[in-house]
Order: sequence, then C-alpha cells, then structure tokens
Amino acid sequence: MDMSDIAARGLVLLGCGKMGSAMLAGWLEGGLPASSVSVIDPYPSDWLQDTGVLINQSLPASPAIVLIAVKPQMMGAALPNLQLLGGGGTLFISVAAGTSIATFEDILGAGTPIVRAMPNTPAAIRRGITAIIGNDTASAIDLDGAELLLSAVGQVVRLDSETQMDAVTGVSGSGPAYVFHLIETLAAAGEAQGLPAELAMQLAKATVAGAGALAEAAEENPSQLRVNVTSPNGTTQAALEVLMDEGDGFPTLLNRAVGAATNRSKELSRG
Ligand SMILES: NC(=O)C1=CN([C@@H]2O[C@H](COP(=O)(O)OP(=O)(O)OC[C@H]3O[C@@H](n4cnc5c(N)ncnc54)[C@H](O)[C@@H]3O)[C@@H](O)[C@H]2O)C=CC1
Ligand SMILES: O=C(O)[C@@H]1CCC=N1
Repeated sequence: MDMSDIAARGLVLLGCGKMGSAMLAGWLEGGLPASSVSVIDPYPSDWLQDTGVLINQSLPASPAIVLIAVKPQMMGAALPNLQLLGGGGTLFISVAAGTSIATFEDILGAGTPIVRAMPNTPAAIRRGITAIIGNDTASAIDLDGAELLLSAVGQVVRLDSETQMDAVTGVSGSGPAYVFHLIETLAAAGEAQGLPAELAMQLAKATVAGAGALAEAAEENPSQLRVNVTSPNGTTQAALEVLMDEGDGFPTLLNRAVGAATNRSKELSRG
C-alpha cells in the first residue's frame, strides 16, 4: 500500500476534532487529495468545511483505511456507523486513548484487521510521533499501511505489547500539553522577572523549540546538552539546583504527572 492506493480507495475519518484535524491537516499538507477523504462528524468545524473533504456523505464501500478519532466515551455511539464497512480488506486504526483492541474486536469482529495507535498533535505540522500495535488479524502489510499513513504526519514507532500503550499515552500522547505548559510557565516566570509579556513569550517559545530541535539533531544525548549549557557556578547551575531538587523538582513532578496520565489510560480501558 502507498499513499496513492489510500487516495484511490479512500480514507474514512470517524471524528474530526482536535486530533483528527491535526492529522488531516498533516495529510493534506503532504499532498493527500481532499476528495479522497470522507469524514463522519456530527459537528464539523469551519476549518474542516473549508478543506474540501467529503463530510457526512455516503462512504466508499471498501475504503483502504478507517481511522477512528472520537473520544473513548463517544465510542459506543460512533462505532455502529462503521459496522457496514470492512470485509473488503479495510484496515481500522483507532487513536482513542485507553480503548483496547478487544473493544474494537467485540464490535467489528476479531477477523477485522485493527491497529491501535497513539499519535500527538504536532502531527498538524508533520512533526508528530505515533506508536502503533496491531491485533492478531493485522498482517505485516496492514501494519506497513498504518505506518505509511501515520508517517505522513511524523515519526512512527512499533510497540511489542498493547500494555505499553498506557505509558506511551502518558509520555508522548499527552506530552505536548506538558511542553506547552512549560512554555506558558517559562514565559510567566520571565514576566515575573520584569520582562514584557510578548518578549517573555517569544523567548520561551524559541527556547523550547530550539532546544527540542537541538536534542533531536545533536549527536550528544540530552544530559550532555544540559551540561553544555551549565557553566560551573553560573546561572544555569543556580536554576538546575532548584529544578533537580529530589523533593519537589522536575523529576518528581514529571514522574507523578506521567504516572497520573498512565493510570488514567488504564482506568479508561477498564470502562
Ligand atoms: N487531542 C490529543 O492530543 C489526542 C487525542 N487522542 C485521542 O483522539 C480521540 C479524539 O480526541 P480529540 O480530537 O482531542 O477530541 P475532540 O472532542 O476534539 O474530537 C472528537 C470529535 O468526535 C466528534 N464526534 C462526536 N460524536 C461522534 C460520532 N457519533 N461520530 C463521529 N464523530 C463524533 C466530535 O464532534 C468531535 O469533533 C480521543 O479518543 C483521544 O483519546 C489521541 C492522542 C492525542
Ligand atoms: O487527554 C487525552 O485523554 C488525550 C489522549 C492523549 C492526549 N489527549
């Protein structure tokens, strides 16, 4: 399968809110024709209506891929829309947090190829990362198809076990929110030190974006990159002594935050 096969047979998107539209923006920017995408969503956004995709119209009989991007709590109402699809080699991909492959197998049948995926919103600018795992029916070709579609909006990693999905959700699925909060709080801290709000925000955004890009591009690991910023007895050391505090510093806080997200993912999958 390549992107032209997906374009020829059609892609169905069930739910096009924040995550669905982030991915759709990335696919359209990557050249997927809008006319090959059918969206089902009772509340299509203005942005979606301007893209030229087919919205709430009859679906192709056997689309290449159906991607499910509704909230876990909406799944019961949304999935019956899809029961008539499949059978013709359609691959189902779900990005729903905390919704197990078994849940989809109950509704769509265990003989249906299903890939569970956890993307993140930087997909909108094709800088996302998505973790995937297939059910027993999903073939190597199905996993390659899922990887092809999702790699159009960023990196793709394959998991060994579905149980890893809860922690992945806690790290990279929810992770952009932690980084956005870091930007907000870094800018607010700059303001507290007397900088104008706009300047503080520009400094914070560029610092996070630049450090992220350097962390990805550099040969050194992030620990060494941190050391490179830290002059002995200088300003960074003064800050890191606060941030790396064993009691209430970053390590403790992030461990608790990622743990809370992971546990919530586990809770959602228990229903
Ligand atoms: N927002 C994020 O950063 C991420 C979200 N996810 C997962 O993506 C899924 C969607 O999350 P968001 O996009 O954030 O939520 P959202 O609330 O922005 O989008 C959900 C969309 O589903 C639509 N919808 C509601 N009932 C429907 C139905 N019966 N049929 C079809 N569409 C229906 C809504 O109108 C809405 O546009 C969730 O399962 C979430 O766990 C996964 C990774 C990251
Ligand atoms: O907050 C959530 O439940 C979803 C899953 C990962 C990011 N957003």
